Amino acid sequence: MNYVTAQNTYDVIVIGSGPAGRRAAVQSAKLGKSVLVVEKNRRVGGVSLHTGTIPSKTLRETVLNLTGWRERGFYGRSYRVKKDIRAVDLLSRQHKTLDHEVEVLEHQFQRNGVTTIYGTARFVDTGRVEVMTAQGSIGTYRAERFVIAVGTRPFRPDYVPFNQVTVLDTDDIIQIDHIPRSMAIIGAGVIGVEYASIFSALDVQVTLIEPRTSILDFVDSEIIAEFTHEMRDRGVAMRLGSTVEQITLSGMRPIVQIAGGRSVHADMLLFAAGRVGATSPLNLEAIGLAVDHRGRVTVDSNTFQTSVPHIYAVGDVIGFPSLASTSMEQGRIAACHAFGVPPPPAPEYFPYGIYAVPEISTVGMSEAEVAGRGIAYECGIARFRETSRGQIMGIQSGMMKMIFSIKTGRLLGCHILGEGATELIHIGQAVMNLKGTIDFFLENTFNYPTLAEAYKIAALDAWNRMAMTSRAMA
Ligand SMILES: Cc1cc2nc3c(=O)[nH]c(=O)nc-3n(C[C@H](O)[C@H](O)[C@H](O)COP(=O)(O)OP(=O)(O)OC[C@H]3O[C@@H](n4cnc5c(N)ncnc54)[C@H](O)[C@@H]3O)c2cc1C
Ligand SMILES: NC(=O)c1ccc[n+]([C@@H]2O[C@H](COP(=O)([O-])OP(=O)(O)OC[C@H]3O[C@@H](n4cnc5c(N)ncnc54)[C@H](O)[C@@H]3O)[C@@H](O)[C@H]2O)c1
Repeated sequence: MNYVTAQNTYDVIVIGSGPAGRRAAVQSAKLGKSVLVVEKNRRVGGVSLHTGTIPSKTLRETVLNLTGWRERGFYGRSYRVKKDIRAVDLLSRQHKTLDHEVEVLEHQFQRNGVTTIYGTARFVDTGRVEVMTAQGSIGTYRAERFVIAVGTRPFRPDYVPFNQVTVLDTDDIIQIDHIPRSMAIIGAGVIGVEYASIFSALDVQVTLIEPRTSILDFVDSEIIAEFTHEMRDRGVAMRLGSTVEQITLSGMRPIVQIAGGRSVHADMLLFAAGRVGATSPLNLEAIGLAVDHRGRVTVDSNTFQTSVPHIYAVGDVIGFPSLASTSMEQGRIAACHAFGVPPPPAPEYFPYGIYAVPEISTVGMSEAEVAGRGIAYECGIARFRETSRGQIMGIQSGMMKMIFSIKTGRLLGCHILGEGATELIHIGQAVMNLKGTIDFFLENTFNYPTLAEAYKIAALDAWNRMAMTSRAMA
């Protein structure tokens, strides 16, 4: 066995180079600290870059472009840019995007003097980690502080006959070598819903199977009702309240047996029932840290310290919200705290973007939450087809819903379904975090023609209703 003989003492060791580890490392380096990043994969970037966020969003964009999805409002449902779309067409854009992103990240580490080693880290004690490379060499590294940013891996229970060809987990799916004619997806969380809608846009016959009777419960139910309607309208079979009893293979074809007697036969099965913290190789027992049933670590939600104060944990390994965006912020906050620099307080509301087809994005409270808190409120709705930009783009669906406090006029929640939702949401987010009111939307002039005009339309709708309410109460 070879032993690595490079510098072995650092101010901080960051385990994992996904969004959380990357930000923790760069922030520490900006504070003048010596930083070692340990990465188990061959390349830096994490799940976000290699199997999660970026590949799935690149796939989505490629599908929308090649299918001509965005133009179908004008040219009809049968319109296609490329008639015969193959897996290779989907993958070529992925490789280019990923290579570019890895290069940017490597350069960022280099510029900031962050050292990277490739290997799997495990704690020896609260001051040392041992790193084993793919070739089997082992090195021991010391630091005053550690940041655990190891992320997650797909949940792969024993009863699923994964074979990486017709039965896949959510890391395998971005490597498919053919596009199936039919696909069963188990789990209607964010990943399941995104892939269901993306493959359905490719004309794959999709069946989405979910044990709960509703989906994406953290999003306003009116938006989800509209989204579900659109999915069903274009032929996605949504089997909600369906518990999977057994998964078998007939040759290579998966068969999903659902409790109650129904079964789903498909060319391909995607198992998307959540993810588990990648903590098992870390030997956390050696430092006295426990994990929950899904391998996640508990932290102080303000500082991201674990129960061992100089060891932090950030990103997906600590659980909700498990977003690349929030993971980056957590990494930065942890690094600042570790080196005594007070980070600005995290904003009250962060947006959630679901890159389904169509997109969903949400910030702040849902109508059910507002009602549950007993706040007097009014909603305003705008349909994208009411905007001139929507007409120009041939958009037939898409909506925005804003919720305002009647007493203060404050924007409490903003929920968008449709083209550009994940970009548009930031206007609502800014107003909300700056404690803005309905007046902002009523008084300001928006570019025309834009989809952002929907903000004006929705605010006017809410204002009209508020006026009616106050007249009724007078
Ligand atoms: C299909 C999919 C789509 C997604 N889409 C979005 C999206 O659109 N928007 C969004 O905000 N979020 C999205 N996410 C979530 C996002 O990818 C995660 O929130 C983000 O990657 C978490 O970052 P992280 O740094 O915590 O962990 P990761 O990105 O998982 O990185 C962890 C890194 O640690 C390394 N590692 C693990 N164990 C060790 C060890 N023992 N030693 C050394 N290295 C180790 C891993 O190899 C990995 O590189 C998506 C996730 C998936 C799966
Ligand atoms: N656009 C985005 O921001 C984005 C996109 C994808 C993923 N992510 C993140 O990645 C994380 C993982 O996403 P996910 O969709 O895999 O997980 P999830 O936990 O959100 O959803 C898993 C779904 O599978 C169902 N399920 C659980 N166990 C099951 C079982 N045994 N059989 C059948 N169904 C079962 C659950 O009811 C749930 O609906 C999420 O926390 C999410 O935040 C974010």
